Amino acid sequence: MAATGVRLDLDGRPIKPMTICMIGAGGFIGSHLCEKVLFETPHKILALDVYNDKIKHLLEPETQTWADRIQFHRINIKHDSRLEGLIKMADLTINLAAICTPADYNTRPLDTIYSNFIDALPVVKYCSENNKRLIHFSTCEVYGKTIGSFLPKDSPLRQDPSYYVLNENTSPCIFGSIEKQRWSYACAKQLIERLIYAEGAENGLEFTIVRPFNWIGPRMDFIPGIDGPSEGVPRVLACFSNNLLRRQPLKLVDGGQSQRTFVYIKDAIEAVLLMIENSARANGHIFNVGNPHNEVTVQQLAEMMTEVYSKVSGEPPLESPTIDVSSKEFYGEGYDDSDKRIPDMTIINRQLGWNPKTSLWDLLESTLTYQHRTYAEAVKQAISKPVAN
Ligand SMILES: NC(=O)c1ccc[n+]([C@@H]2O[C@H](COP(=O)([O-])OP(=O)(O)OC[C@H]3O[C@@H](n4cnc5c(N)ncnc54)[C@H](O)[C@@H]3O)[C@@H](O)[C@H]2O)c1
Ligand SMILES: O=c1ccn([C@@H]2O[C@H](COP(=O)(O)OP(=O)(O)O[C@H]3OC[C@](O)(CO)[C@H]3O)[C@@H](O)[C@H]2O)c(=O)[nH]1
Repeated sequence: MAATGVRLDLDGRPIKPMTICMIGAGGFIGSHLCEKVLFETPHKILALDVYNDKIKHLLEPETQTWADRIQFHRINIKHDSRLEGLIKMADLTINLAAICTPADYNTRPLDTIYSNFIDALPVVKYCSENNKRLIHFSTCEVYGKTIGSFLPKDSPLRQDPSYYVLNENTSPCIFGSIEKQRWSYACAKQLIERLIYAEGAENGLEFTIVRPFNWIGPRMDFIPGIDGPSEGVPRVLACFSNNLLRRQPLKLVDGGQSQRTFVYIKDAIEAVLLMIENSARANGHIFNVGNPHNEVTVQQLAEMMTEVYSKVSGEPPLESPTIDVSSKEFYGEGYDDSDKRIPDMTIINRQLGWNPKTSLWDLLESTLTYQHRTYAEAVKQAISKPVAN
């Protein structure tokens, strides 16, 4: 399945096969990126992570044609002396490793800051010192809240895109107060972005920073009590999938009025591959990667997921499919939220010609089909087990 023949970049130049050191390769995005690289390119992957469950299918069948192009290294980058050697062996490092579930930001702020800033420091340093290219995964959360959210509710300026569309070069980063520990993640991500940018400016580090806007799809996070802790709180796609699988109402935090734009993981991975293979166009840039056309409130997302799940599972929706819950009850003290996230696509369009393709309905249909096939039976069994008293 690996690509044969000469692959050309966007400027018509042949793409040389490369070795990629992918840190966090065993996660949601990493697993899709590994598949893309192995199935469609001749590149090699040094896959680093503490877990490999989501890429087992790529590691186990040693007879597969790609088997000699992926090597898994079980490494915690917090403390492992092999890290520099692996970065040196590669042409490009992609750093995906992070704590990136909002339920952790206010309840485990130290782990969140260490993971997103301190632990990423050696990666940046080794890339810079060894003249290796770095693609670093940041987040759309660095924008925080929109300027428009501070206007009076009835202000006509709220309809003006310049008050809410998020642009890499012109939008400010607006976080809440320090006691709102939700922002520990965004702030750590912002500081590592600034450090990478400074390494580029002062020491010539070749870098690209990716700001994902709610990428969703199969293998995202976990279903509590099935392949993750019963009390764990994953991101919204997995929370709502869990509720649907268990036939429980979907919980709308503070009424579910926050807005998000969701992009299908497979569309977003196309953008990352363009960055990997077009270094001259991607180096020195920060890219928003999202789908501005897939905007919904969280309440609308819940309604759409309920309808799609009913279609793919054949089960009728609940009579009351959603329930309101306060953010304090759901996430605890110190939670806060981004009000609205629409990515400006000008820069990624100009540099890489990338556009997302998949509608929200279509991406939910394929994702919920996957969730149903993967989890419905296990959930049924878990529910039917007698509870020990
Ligand atoms: N999915 C999204 O929509 C989204 C949005 C914004 C930002 N991001 C960023 O993209 C990156 C990947 O996100 P994801 O959704 O795939 O998350 P994920 O949690 O599925 O993947 C992260 C991976 O990093 C690994 N990891 C964490 N700490 C590590 C360490 N110390 N050593 C080795 N491995 C470690 C984890 O085991 C996990 O497999 C993160 O940096 C995240 O902040 C993702
Ligand atoms: O059961 C639930 C779970 C969540 N919500 C609300 O949904 C909104 C989105 O939540 P989520 O996808 O968990 O996370 P965020 O979009 O807020 O943050 C992520 O964005 C990118 C990333 O950096 C990495 O993925 C991460 O920080 C939110 O408003 C929740 O309150 C709900 O109503 N019910």
